Amino acid sequence: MKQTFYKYQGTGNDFVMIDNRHLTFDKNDTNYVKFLCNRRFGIGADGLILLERHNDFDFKMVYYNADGNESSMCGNGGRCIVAFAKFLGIIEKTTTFEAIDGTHHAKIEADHVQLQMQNVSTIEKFDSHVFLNTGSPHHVQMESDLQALNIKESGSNIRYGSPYHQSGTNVNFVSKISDDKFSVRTYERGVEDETLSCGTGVTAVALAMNYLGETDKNLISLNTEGGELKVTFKKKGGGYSDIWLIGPAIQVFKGTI
Ligand SMILES: N[C@@H](CCC[C@H](N)C(=O)O)C(=O)O
Repeated sequence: MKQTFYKYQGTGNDFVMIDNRHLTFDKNDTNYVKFLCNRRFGIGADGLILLERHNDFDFKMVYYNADGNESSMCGNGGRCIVAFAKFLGIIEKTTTFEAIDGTHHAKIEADHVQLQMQNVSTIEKFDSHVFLNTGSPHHVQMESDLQALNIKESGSNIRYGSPYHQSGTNVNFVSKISDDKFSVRTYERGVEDETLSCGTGVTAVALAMNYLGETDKNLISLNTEGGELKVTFKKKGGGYSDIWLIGPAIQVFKGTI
């Protein structure tokens, strides 16, 4: 049977998007998801997202990495599925939906999506990096020359190394541009390579930079290889709440495979 799909991207983090409200997609077929995400033999994407019905909220998001496995929260994917829900006529300007890390509120205006992320109460500080979970696990490390880095090699060493090993982490390398602007390059677990942008990653970077005292601003611009994202938050005690990830979410094309 032919599968209808849509392709979306949010600052170059790209997704195969499937309307699964009739539950026709085989969610246990890891190889099929991997094939659809393959850039040479399939459609090509960093991940695949199913939009499903939900009893209490507007819809449910189910996210798979390009390796075919269901994974933790995807921030850019979350912004893209909001644009997809609007395209399908499920929502208008605001929404509440469920993802693997809980419920999310979002707002959409033209191609611009603001997505509320889960509160973060724990940030672990080490000599060379910080670690936090913004829906997905993130290692955040400052670097003086981002462009000189081999992200795939350095990211993979950290992702598979101690203490992360098989369960892994995403790895973000960061350079400070100014008090409210940082450049970020991310190695993504499950893609096992650099992606052009990572939404939970830049969220982690914004909070980590505030936590480390690199900025006292609460509206941060993050330059990724695929464009600019913004993150706003409130700081209370040692934790962060009212966290919003803001940026474009674009439908690229529709197809069948
Ligand atoms: N691209 C994502 C992160 C997706 C999840 C990640 N690969 C993982 O397995 O942790 C984003 O925009 O947040």
